[in-house]
Amino acid sequence: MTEPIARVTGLTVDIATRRDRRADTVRVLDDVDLCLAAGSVTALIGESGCGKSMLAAALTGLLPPGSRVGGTVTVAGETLGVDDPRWRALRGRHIGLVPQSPMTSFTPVRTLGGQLSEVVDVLGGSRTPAELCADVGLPVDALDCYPHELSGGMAQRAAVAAAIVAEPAVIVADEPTSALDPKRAQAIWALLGSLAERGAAVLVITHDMDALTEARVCRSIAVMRAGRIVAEQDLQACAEHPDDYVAAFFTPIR
Ligand SMILES: Nc1ncnc2c1ncn2[C@@H]1O[C@H](COP(=O)(O)OP(=O)(O)OP(=O)(O)O)[C@@H](O)[C@H]1O
Repeated sequence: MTEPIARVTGLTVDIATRRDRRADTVRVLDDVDLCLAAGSVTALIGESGCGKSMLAAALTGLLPPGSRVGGTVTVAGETLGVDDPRWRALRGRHIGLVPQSPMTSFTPVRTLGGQLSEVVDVLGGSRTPAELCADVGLPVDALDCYPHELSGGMAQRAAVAAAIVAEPAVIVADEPTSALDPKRAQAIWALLGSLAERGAAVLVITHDMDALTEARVCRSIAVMRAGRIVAEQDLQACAEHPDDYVAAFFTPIR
């Protein structure tokens, strides 16, 4: 395997909560190891609440304030703590996040073009908003639209365009095909696959097993349960896994 450009090792995360009006903590990640290599797509799957978005947050320096973290998170050669100020310089430039709700990740009162221009300026991107649109298969007139005027598929593409402005080496996409029809879901998978072909390490969190299976772009699939990764293998091996929890994700419902 090529040298990973993002890696978590023995990652344990406890986040602060309040229960019965008393401060408490809940363990959301438990001894997680994951490596993301250049040029590959990894899928992260698992039941709701098992910790997938928390792992994405740990990889992008966005864990809730006050989280207690054990183990290490290394991105682009830097090992960073939870409140590490270096995250600001890494996010967008070395690691791009396609958030779970792309429609709400843009401000509603400005056009997509204005917002992409600002991201290009801030990150010093070399491509114009029009070139970014071409890159992700968005019609250029989408730049004149306000976020609420974009379809779900267009908003997903716009969120990918914003995430790749500075050509980050790592891209984390949190449920990028939720609420998309199968054709548009395949187009998003193809787009993420093409980013990996151009050298990025891509992590895709998904519940959309049909789209994942059809896309066939994942080198490996990491399966989470209760904050732990319980399997990480290719599609075929996961589907034939002896653990019913893992195999059930790949069993068609009859
Ligand atoms: N800000 C928060 N404060 C306290 N607990 C949280 C917070 N965010 C998430 N959690 C808890 O952390 C655990 C993991 O949540 P996470 O969002 O990572 O799950 P997930 O696997 O992404 O779920 P889904 O597939 O439903 O999006 C859950 O028990 C959740 O209730």
